[in-house]
Amino acid sequence: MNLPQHVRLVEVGPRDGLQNEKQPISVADKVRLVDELSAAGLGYIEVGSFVSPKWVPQMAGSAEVFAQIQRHAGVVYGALTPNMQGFEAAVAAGVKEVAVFAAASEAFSQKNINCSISESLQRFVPIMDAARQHGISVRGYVSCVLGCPYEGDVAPQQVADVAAELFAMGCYEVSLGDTIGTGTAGATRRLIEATAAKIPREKIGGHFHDTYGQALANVYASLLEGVSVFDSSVAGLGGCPYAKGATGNVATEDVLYLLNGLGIDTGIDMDRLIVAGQRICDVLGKANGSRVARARQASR
Ligand SMILES: CC(C)(COP(=O)([O-])OP(=O)([O-])OC[C@H]1O[C@@H](n2cnc3c(N)ncnc32)[C@H](O)[C@@H]1OP(=O)([O-])[O-])[C@@H](O)C(=O)NCCC(=O)NCCSC(=O)C[C@@](C)(O)CC(=O)[O-]
Repeated sequence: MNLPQHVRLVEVGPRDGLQNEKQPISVADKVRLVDELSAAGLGYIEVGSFVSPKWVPQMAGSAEVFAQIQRHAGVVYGALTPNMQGFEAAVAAGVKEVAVFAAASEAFSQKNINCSISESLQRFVPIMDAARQHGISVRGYVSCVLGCPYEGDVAPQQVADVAAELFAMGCYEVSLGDTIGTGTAGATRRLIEATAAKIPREKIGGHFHDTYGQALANVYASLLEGVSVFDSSVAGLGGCPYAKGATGNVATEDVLYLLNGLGIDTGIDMDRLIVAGQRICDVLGKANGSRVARARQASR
């Protein structure tokens, strides 16, 4: 077994986890979540999105959240920016790292960001230029890497091509999103192989939604392929507004439990993480989506 020695978790709960919630969530609750996550030892937290409030109303208060969080040295606080308007709003909010997001499926690209894949990549070029001028790092996402809610199967080569374009334009890392959570461990390994033929393996991130209960298996399959960066969402919160029925990301607590069991240290405090996850679930009036959190709570 040839597993990575170090794994980095990208906590997407405050963004991916909350973006699909229909009920209002106060800025104070979002800020508290981010602060509790940084206190638990997460080194990267995706705080919000600078997208159209008509498209994703829940992310409308992202600038206020950025203004109120306690920023800790060494913690990256990221945000999604689909276009220059979003990038400029992010810069005004003091964001130091952004993410651009493309898709491997044309239909999803249209539904999610209202343009084709190639138009989206063109939109990112000025963002990359402006980011360089501001000293802002840019992460890339590709959605629908293991299936599309509108087109069905997606060929690994299609994903690899989009990932390669994002990497070539200057994204320091490309996160591969199984948006609808249909991927399996076998398909994940084939996907990583195809993508690693185009960009360095250590620049690939895994972003697995758990709709079919396969996310943790897909994380493990990716680890076996040498992937060492995973996006996860505390308490398994989330879903995508443009992927009906898709559930949240793999729960951060569950990934941490897996990594701890493999002897891979992340510096994250499980107890504090569970408290953060449960608190936001209480705010939302939702059951906790982390199996580990539920098991720990039941055993107390
Ligand atoms: C990309 C657009 C804006 C195109 O939307 P559009 O309607 O084509 O944009 P437009 O440029 O024609 O502008 C229309 C209106 O939107 C405004 N606008 C334009 N841009 C912005 C902006 N940045 N911030 C705020 N407002 C903006 C603009 O000012 C204008 O306002 P109006 O004049 O009508 O009042 C829209 O489609 C959008 O916001 N989409 C967001 C979709 C989204 O956030 N999806 C969820 C995140 S992706 C995801 O979850 C997947 C991921 C990353 O987690 C990985 C995975 O699991 O696969």
